[in-house]
Amino acid sequence: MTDTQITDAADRARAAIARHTRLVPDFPSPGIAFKDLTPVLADAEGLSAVTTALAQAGGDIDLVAGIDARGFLLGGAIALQLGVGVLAIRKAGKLPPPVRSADYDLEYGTASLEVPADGVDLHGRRVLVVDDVLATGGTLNAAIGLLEAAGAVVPTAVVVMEIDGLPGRDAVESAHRDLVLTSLAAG
Ligand SMILES: O=P(O)(O)OC[C@H]1O[C@H](OP(=O)(O)OP(=O)(O)O)[C@H](O)[C@@H]1O
Ligand SMILES: Nc1ncnc2[nH]cnc12
Repeated sequence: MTDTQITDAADRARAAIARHTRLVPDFPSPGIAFKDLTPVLADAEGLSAVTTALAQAGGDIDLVAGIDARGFLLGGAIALQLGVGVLAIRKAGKLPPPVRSADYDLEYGTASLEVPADGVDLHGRRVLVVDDVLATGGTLNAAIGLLEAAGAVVPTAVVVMEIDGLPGRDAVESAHRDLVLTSLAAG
């Protein structure tokens, strides 16, 4: 992969994000400016450019973990590009037991994420964590914490967009000082 190709994918991704992201005021609660990336991923060029650019930022990993729910769409496509498997980090109550759980706060409430505690050996695995949006960082920190508690190493995390004016990047980088966090756009 040449530098020109890397720049090309990130540039194409940023163009698709700028063109297709939908701003939804007061969703899911009053005062929240929701950045809906659904149309970006529904666009063939958008999906291709975004997942290629995120895969290029993934680094030396052997598993991709996508966060419920749009992280699943991204994670599968990125894992295929990198030639590794994919793990779904799910909202509470969806995975069969046994599970590891973590409660967390996000911009508009609280939630809980889970990973399997059996069936997938995470010990020593190098995992790339993927999500669509970084806002407060609560979701990403919970996901990374679950993987690390299971013995995994998380050298890299990637998101499509970080929300301006919220402390997501600081929250993640201060909690995980060696982690490289890449976002394709801010808005
Ligand atoms: O940085 P944070 O403040 O934690 O917010 C980011 C999270 O919020 C959204 O998910 P949401 O929990 O709304 O779930 P969804 O994927 O089901 O829409 C988004 O997809 C991220 O996962
Ligand atoms: N403002 C926002 N837009 C989209 N997803 C989000 N997740 C948390 N905050 C969000």
